[in-house]
Amino acid sequence: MNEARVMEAVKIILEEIGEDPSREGLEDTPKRVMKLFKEIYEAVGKDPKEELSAVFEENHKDMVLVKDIPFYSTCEHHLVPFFGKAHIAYKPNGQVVGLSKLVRLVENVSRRPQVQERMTTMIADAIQEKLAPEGVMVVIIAEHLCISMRGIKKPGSQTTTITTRGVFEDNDKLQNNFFNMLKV
Ligand SMILES: Nc1nc2c(ncn2[C@@H]2O[C@H](COP(=O)(O)OP(=O)(O)OP(=O)(O)O)[C@@H](O)[C@H]2O)c(=O)[nH]1
Ligand SMILES: [Zn+2]
Repeated sequence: MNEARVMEAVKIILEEIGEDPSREGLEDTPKRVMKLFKEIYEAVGKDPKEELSAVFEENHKDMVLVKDIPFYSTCEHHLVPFFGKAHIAYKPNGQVVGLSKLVRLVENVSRRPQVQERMTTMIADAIQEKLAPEGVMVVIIAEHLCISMRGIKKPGSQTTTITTRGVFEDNDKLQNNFFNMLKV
């Protein structure tokens, strides 16, 4: 990232909204926003599968579920946050992955301009490709600030996206097990 160009762009935006970028409260803002962008967009161009680094041989055939993984991402249409919780389940097929790596995977797909559907799919596909499990299911429930604080202005509305792969596809029993576990 060209830091100077980003800072100049932020300064221009401040000027164009009628602000004085040289006043005390704003003089360091271009630098702060540049650092913020570095942080929240750090995964642009990175392969999510790289997060799934700790894979172990393990003969556990039943569902593994990691739920309530909090995340903050950025809507690619408006560059404002959407945030919520991700829930990931998979049915291993000889290999399991370090649990923290699933959380890192959520972090990876969050830290880029994103839409919720693609985020959900990217998580499922990374697990499916890296672990070759019997199946995977990902549910994300989120609130979009572009709906809450601007435009249609409806705070509190939540969007749920679901991706299934392998044995979870069109399998009501497995999907219901997943949803029941979310209630526990
Ligand atoms: N499918 C999907 N849509 C999203 C997501 N985040 C934001 N959006 C929507 O992207 C759409 C962009 O619509 P546009 O008409 O191009 O933009 P806009 O004029 O700012 O739209 P409004 O938000 O309706 O004011 C809006 O309907 C947003 O609600 C997301 O993760 N998934
Ligand atoms: Zn948006």
